[in-house]
Amino acid sequence: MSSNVNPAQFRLGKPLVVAIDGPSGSGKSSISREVARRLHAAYLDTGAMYRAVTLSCMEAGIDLTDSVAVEAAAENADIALSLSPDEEWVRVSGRDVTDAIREPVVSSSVSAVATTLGARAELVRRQQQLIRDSGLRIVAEGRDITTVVAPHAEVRILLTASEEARLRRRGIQLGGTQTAAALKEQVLVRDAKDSTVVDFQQAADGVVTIDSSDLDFEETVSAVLEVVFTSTH
Ligand SMILES: Nc1ncnc2c1ncn2[C@@H]1O[C@H](COP(=O)(O)OP(=O)(O)OP(=O)(O)O)[C@@H](O)[C@H]1O
Ligand SMILES: Nc1ccn([C@H]2C[C@H](O)[C@@H](COP(=O)(O)O)O2)c(=O)n1
Repeated sequence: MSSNVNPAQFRLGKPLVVAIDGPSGSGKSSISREVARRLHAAYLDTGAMYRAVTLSCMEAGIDLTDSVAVEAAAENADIALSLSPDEEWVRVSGRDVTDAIREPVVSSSVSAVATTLGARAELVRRQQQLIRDSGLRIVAEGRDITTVVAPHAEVRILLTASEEARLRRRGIQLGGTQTAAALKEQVLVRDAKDSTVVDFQQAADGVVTIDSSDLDFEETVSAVLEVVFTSTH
C-alpha cells in the first residue's frame, strides 16, 4: 500500500491528538514515533511510564502484588520522559533509565503495575496532563489511549497484527536472543494479563483498525497517515 498524503496538508495550529492503541509488538511505538516526526508533533510512549514505575518498585524492593504499595509508588514516582520523536530518554528521579526499562525482567513484571488500578489512575492523570502540555499536537500510544486517556482525540486508531507477525517482529527486534517461549511470555502472556483491565484487542466505537500483518513499516506509516488525513478533513 502506498500513500500520497503529504504531511503539509495537516495544518499547524489546530489540535491534532492522534491516539494509537494495540497489542504488544503490533508496532505502536515505532510507527507512532515516525508518524509524529512526519506530522511535526510530539510523541508520548505511555508504556514507558508503566515500565518506569515497575523499575522503581523493583529497585525499592516493593512487592508488586501489594496494590497499595504499588499505587503509592506510582504517585510518588518522579518520572520525566522525552516528548520528542527524535530523542528517546526516560528518567526516574533524574537518573537515566531509558535502557533499563526495556530489560526482559521489566517486561515480564510490568503487567503487575499495569493491572493495579490505582497506579493506572495516577498514570492516566499524568498522561492527560502531558497531552495538554504538548499544545494538543501529539501522537500518544499505549493500550487505553483511544478509550480512557484521550477518548476525544481527533484521530483514534487500533494498530493490530497477527500473533505470528508480532512474535516475529519482537524476535528480530531483540536480535534473536530470546527463545520462542521467552518471546511468548513477553508478548502473548503479557497481553493476556494486561487485557484483564483494558481492552486493546477490539476497536471501541469510532476507533479505526489498521491490521499491519501484511504491511511493511513504511506501508503502515502511510496507512496511519491516511487515517489521520481522512479523520481530519
Ligand atoms: N509493519 C511493520 N513491519 C515490520 N516490522 C515492523 C512493522 N511495524 C513495526 N515493526 C517492527 O516491529 C518491532 C516491534 O514494534 P514496536 O516496538 O513498535 O511494537 P509495540 O507495539 O510498541 O510493542 P510493545 O507494546 O510491546 O512495546 C520493531 O522492531 C518495529 O520496527
Ligand atoms: N497505556 C498503557 C500503556 C502500557 N500499558 C502496559 C502494558 C504493557 O505491559 C506495559 C508496557 O507497555 P509497552 O512498553 O510494552 O508498550 O504497560 C498499559 O497498560 N497502558
